[in-house]
Amino acid sequence: MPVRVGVVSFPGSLDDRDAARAVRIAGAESVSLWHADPSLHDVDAVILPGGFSYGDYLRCGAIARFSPVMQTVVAAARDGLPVLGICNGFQVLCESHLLPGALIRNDHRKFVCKEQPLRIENVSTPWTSSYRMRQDIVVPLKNGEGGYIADERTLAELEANGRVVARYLGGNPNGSYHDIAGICNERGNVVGLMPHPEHAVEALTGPGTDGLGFFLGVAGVQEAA
Ligand SMILES: NC(=O)CC[C@H](N)C(=O)O
Repeated sequence: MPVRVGVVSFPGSLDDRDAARAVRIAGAESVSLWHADPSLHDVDAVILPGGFSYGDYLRCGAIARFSPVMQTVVAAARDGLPVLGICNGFQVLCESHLLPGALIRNDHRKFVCKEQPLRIENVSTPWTSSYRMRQDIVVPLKNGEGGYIADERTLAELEANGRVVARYLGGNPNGSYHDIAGICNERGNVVGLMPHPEHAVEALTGPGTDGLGFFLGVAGVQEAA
């Protein structure tokens, strides 16, 4: 039986279909979850995709946090369900307090869209287990509010406990503290990532297939392509 990975669609989600496709390419089954339906339909893991949930009014992710599906996702994540928030999904996870800190406007105040080198620094989460420690990958980055901030104590705790999952390489694209591109919760089951691995899973469209590892990891496949 393939692993069942739920992909949530909020009004304004943009990358839910690409996330579902990446799940299928990795050999898992994708299950569509709807923001207004609190049921997770017995999935084994959940992805909160990129986009502009509820138009990203107020702050990115601030309204999505109160959606019916998020009430269940928060409870399940606290019980250990693997959850990956990509870009807007990362913003939703911070707003939901499943992850510490916040994402604010890029320091240069422009939307950024580029191929971004990253270093994977934690391979013990369900989402990163198919990567090698300190593996360098390239995946797209595209957002307006990608600056990761947190207080000094939180940053020290993230660093001391290996909770920085991915770090920007080759220059900081948005002013994120400590060049942080992704973090996980204490238990490691909840991962937030600002760049988009789901857009780098097929050689035909590229850029490369470095992003596939996030989906192979949760699908239970050990070796990244
Ligand atoms: N690609 C995205 O998910 C964008 C997230 C968010 N709307 C931002 O611009 O920061």
